[in-house]
Amino acid sequence: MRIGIIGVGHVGSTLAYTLCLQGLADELVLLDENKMKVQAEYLELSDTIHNLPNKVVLIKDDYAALKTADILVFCAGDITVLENATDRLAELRVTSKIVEDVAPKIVASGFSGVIISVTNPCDVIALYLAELTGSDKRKVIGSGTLIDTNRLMNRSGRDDVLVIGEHGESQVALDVSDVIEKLAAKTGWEIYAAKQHTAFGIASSVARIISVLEQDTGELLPISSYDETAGCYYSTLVKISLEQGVVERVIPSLSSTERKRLQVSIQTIKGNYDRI
Ligand SMILES: NC(=O)c1ccc[n+]([C@@H]2O[C@H](COP(=O)([O-])OP(=O)(O)OC[C@H]3O[C@@H](n4cnc5c(N)ncnc54)[C@H](O)[C@@H]3O)[C@@H](O)[C@H]2O)c1
Repeated sequence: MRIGIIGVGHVGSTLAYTLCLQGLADELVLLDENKMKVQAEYLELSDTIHNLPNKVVLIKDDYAALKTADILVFCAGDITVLENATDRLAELRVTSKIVEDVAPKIVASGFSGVIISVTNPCDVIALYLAELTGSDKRKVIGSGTLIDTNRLMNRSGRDDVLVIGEHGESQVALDVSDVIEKLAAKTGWEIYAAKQHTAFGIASSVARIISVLEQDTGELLPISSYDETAGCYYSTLVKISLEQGVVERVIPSLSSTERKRLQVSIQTIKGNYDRI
């Protein structure tokens, strides 16, 4: 399995490390506009590989190597933008420009696998990346609310909870109290306040998506996919495969309030897309 990672910052480098440890990649293609950063991560990962039972071939700075990649994770960005912001949307101006830079390089590489988009605002960037690469939208997914669902599990002490809609402020937590929902939704900011980034939760979430793709388990995951009717990406339960990308989208049964909130979330995402 060849996996490409564009952007080896906090998220991308942690993901690369996670994929090595979990044996989910035979070959990793590391790409970043910051050449010193790629070289440093290449060296660190090279040191790591000797301690692992599985072999991983590392490739760096070579977009052409994406031609035979099965999966491409997009996590380029600039997390320092959030230093003066209170919303993931603040990143949009920067990250949309990064998509404009990177999309032609992905197209030129001849990549034809599944793209997992992580960069924020996650649902908006997933659509922009799909549009600018001209990809089949079923083969572009966003990491979406898998991480928010994990956070809600931690805050509620339940494992039957689910977050859908935007990976952002308008997300909809199903069947929990407002207090728990707000607490869970603030988790990312709480981690960010101390570390100025988040990485482990998202990297392991993306690794889980990759493992479902590789093992073709058919497991439903709360991730972001394209809704033809709404004309945007948002999270619901999704079944994925390496060959087809999104195989099935399942909207869970919703109360009338939850249904209205999901519509608000969809409109929020669409409104944000229009701001590009
Ligand atoms: N969806 C989620 O749940 C989730 C969770 C955490 C972080 N994120 C997002 O992931 C993104 C990355 O976060 P991070 O903390 O790793 O940021 P970071 O600033 O540490 O790293 C971003 C990397 O992208 C690289 N980059 C920038 N422009 C590029 C370009 N044109 N081509 C190639 N590489 C480029 C930078 O050099 C840098 O190494 C951010 O948008 C962040 O908000 C999303």
